[in-house]
Amino acid sequence: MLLKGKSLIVTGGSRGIGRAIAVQAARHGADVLIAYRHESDAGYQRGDAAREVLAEIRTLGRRALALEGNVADPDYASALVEYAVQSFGRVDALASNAGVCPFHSFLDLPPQLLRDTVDINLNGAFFVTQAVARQMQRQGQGGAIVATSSISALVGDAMQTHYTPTKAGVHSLMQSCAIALGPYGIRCNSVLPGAIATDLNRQHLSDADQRSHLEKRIPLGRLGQPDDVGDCVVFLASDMARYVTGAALLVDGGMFVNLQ
Ligand SMILES: NC(=O)C1=CN([C@@H]2O[C@H](COP(=O)(O)OP(=O)(O)OC[C@H]3O[C@@H](n4cnc5c(N)ncnc54)[C@H](O)[C@@H]3O)[C@@H](O)[C@H]2O)C=CC1
Ligand SMILES: C[C@H](O)[C@@H]1OC(=O)[C@H](O)[C@@H]1O
Repeated sequence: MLLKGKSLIVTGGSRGIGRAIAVQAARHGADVLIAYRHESDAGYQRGDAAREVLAEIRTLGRRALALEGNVADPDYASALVEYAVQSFGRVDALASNAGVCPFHSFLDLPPQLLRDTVDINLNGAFFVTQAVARQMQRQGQGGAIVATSSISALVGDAMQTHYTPTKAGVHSLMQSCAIALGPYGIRCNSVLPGAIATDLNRQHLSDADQRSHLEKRIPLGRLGQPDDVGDCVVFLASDMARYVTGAALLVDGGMFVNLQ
């Protein structure tokens, strides 16, 4: 097991990629605190999505906790760390994964949508990374931080002009934090998922032509599944990646390189 005895905070852990990160980490021996936001768990009764994840983790014999809130609030980031330390005694790893991607055209994009997307995807990643890094420094035993950036850090999309800059920013945050935190033995890396079938893009991918267009661009011939990303995050959080920091790991089935 790659994370035996470790404690992990996963933001956006109630659904999609974050759920996969949380469950795969538990499968590898970690105790997990998931952060989630009810407002973003559309279609679920308050807390139901998170409760499903906690139940799944507990069947694996690991401890599992959840705390609802908004990563864009720095006080919530501190509360997550306090809860994890209170319950698990320490924080060994962070998967900074929470994010939103409401597709919208550029010319009529309202300022508040841009502000909200930046606040959650970039500022939220900053606040949680900073709060966890402070705790890791206090612990004096290093740690691992993995942010969910995106292939959108490298390429654009007409309906994501408010979103792609936040994903580029998340990876850049990891690069700078890798330098700032290296002296404390804290590693910071990004995963860059391609098109992963989750609630985030369920509507977008319900268009058969759009889905077929994407699948044709993927050499492995299929959309990604959340576990495809979860396993890569477990690797980067584990000692298998002990000499990896400031890196970006594309998890896209080959989509990015398939341009000719
Ligand atoms: N699905 C995809 O194709 C791709 C997704 N990503 C990134 O992966 C991450 C996860 O995306 P998905 O699992 O697809 O999304 P999702 O919509 O399935 O799940 C999002 C999770 O984030 C949480 N969340 C949303 N806003 C929050 C906030 N303000 N505070 C706390 N928690 C919040 C939700 O409660 C939920 O647990 C995002 O950062 C997204 O940008 C990157 C590349 C591709
Ligand atoms: C939600 C989108 O389908 C997904 O999110 C990303 O970051 C990828 O670039 C895809 O556009």
